[in-house]
Amino acid sequence: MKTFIVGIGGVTNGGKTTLANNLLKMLPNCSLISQDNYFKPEAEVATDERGFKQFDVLDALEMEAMMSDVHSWITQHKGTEQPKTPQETCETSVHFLIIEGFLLYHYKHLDDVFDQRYFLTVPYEECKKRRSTRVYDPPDPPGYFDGHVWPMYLKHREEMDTLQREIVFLDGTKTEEQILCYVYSDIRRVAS
Ligand SMILES: Nc1ncnc2c1ncn2[C@@H]1O[C@H](COP(=O)(O)OP(=O)(O)OP(=O)(O)O)[C@@H](O)[C@H]1O
Ligand SMILES: NC(=O)c1ccc[n+]([C@@H]2O[C@H](CO)[C@@H](O)[C@H]2O)c1
Repeated sequence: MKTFIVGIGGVTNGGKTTLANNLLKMLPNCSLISQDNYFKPEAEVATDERGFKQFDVLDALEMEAMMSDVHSWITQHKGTEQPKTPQETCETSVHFLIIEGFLLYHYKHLDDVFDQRYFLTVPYEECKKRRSTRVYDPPDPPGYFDGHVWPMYLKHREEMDTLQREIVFLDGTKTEEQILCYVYSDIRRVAS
């Protein structure tokens, strides 16, 4: 079976999980790995001099565990290529994996894994507004967005400009349906 691995990166509250879940419903033979499931326990996450837990850096994540799950998926789905009948479309012949998260493209072991990379952005005001309605565990303390989350995003975003990989940027202020429609047809085109 052919595999096709899609990265859905982006700013916090850019709509990554929403897009990934929508794609999961539409793409046949599709699995999902979410980086948010690999946060270290709070006690193991560093704290800065202001008392802010440093959640928005790679060090806060169990990336080895995530890579191990990615490699298990690859091992399970590679090497089982079947001869295709003429009527078989991309839908029946490809196994998709979506990897969704806010720090996907800075982790060098994931570099070679992606067949296609997307990155959702939303402007500062919209991001802050969306984030203020969310409750994480632990919840954001006062000043956390401006003091940690957004500065870390800007830093990572700047570093991304130096990466030698093609990344398709998506405007996260478009409607859920518009984003899904664009990405779905783009994946179908590239994967076929
Ligand atoms: N296209 C959209 N337009 C408007 N609001 C959206 C859109 N997509 C998602 N949202 C809303 O924005 C918020 C964040 O969405 P979502 O959880 O998908 O983002 P995320 O990037 O996965 O966030 P996280 O930082 O937690 O990883 C949710 O309240 C969701 O309903
Ligand atoms: N999932 C978690 O354990 C957790 C805890 C605290 C904060 N976060 C936030 O999740 C976002 C990425 O999706 C980051 O901006 C973290 O601040 C997650």
